[in-house]
Amino acid sequence: MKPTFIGIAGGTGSGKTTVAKIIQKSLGKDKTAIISMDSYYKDFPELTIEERKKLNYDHPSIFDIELLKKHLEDLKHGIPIKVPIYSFEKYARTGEFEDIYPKPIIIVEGILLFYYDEIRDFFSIKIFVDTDPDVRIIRRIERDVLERGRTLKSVINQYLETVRPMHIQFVEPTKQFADIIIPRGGKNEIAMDIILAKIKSILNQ
Ligand SMILES: Nc1ncnc2c1ncn2[C@@H]1O[C@H](COP(=O)(O)OP(=O)(O)O)[C@@H](O)[C@H]1O
Ligand SMILES: Nc1ccn([C@@H]2O[C@H](COP(=O)(O)O)[C@@H](O)[C@H]2O)c(=O)n1
Repeated sequence: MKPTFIGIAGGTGSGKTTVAKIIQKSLGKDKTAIISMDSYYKDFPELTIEERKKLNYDHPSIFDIELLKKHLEDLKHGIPIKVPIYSFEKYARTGEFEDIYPKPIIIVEGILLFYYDEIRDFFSIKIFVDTDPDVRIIRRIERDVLERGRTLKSVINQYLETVRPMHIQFVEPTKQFADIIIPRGGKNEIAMDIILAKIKSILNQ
């Protein structure tokens, strides 16, 4: 059985991971795998950490799209993949990997997932999680300070200098490629029920 790929895009803090986990919880881990685009940030071993901190992590060129494409091709053909584990604290790959095995449903989530033609074409269902920017920045501050080793000042500066302008220029326009736009994200129970019913019907075909 060829896997069905489901893409979840949307701004930072919109709730992409939450939506992916709700789908996985409903269908079970034996039927689903989740891949985060965050694992495909390019590595810059030639730069110091201070130099890496200054990079623009919201521009389409910062992702290793060739590796992501190869991994999706492999899963499509039933081949397990080794996903690099990324450290937001070190702004670099850790050198460790997570083994992901082919499953009937492969969920991929990331801010710029629908930006690249060659990646977009994998997805049978394209979901855009649409959450207001004020809510997203509040969530981002909380998460980056608690989980990603950032200071309040650094989150605010990064948001104003790169995250916000890149969102407007590159992320928001990819909403046009979505099949479904979920306002407010994973707590939108009606939207989640509709999406889950569609995925279950694909699984039962
Ligand atoms: N609908 C929601 N209501 C309240 N909090 C939410 C909701 N969706 C996500 N969150 C919280 O917001 C934060 C960011 O959500 P996450 O799913 O990681 O977003 P993303 O993957 O788009 O960056 C997390 O702490 C998560 O628990
Ligand atoms: N070293 C890095 C790499 C990425 N980011 C930020 O992560 C955001 C995307 O992740 P979400 O889970 O929020 O979708 C993106 O907006 C980057 O700015 C970072 O801060 N540092």
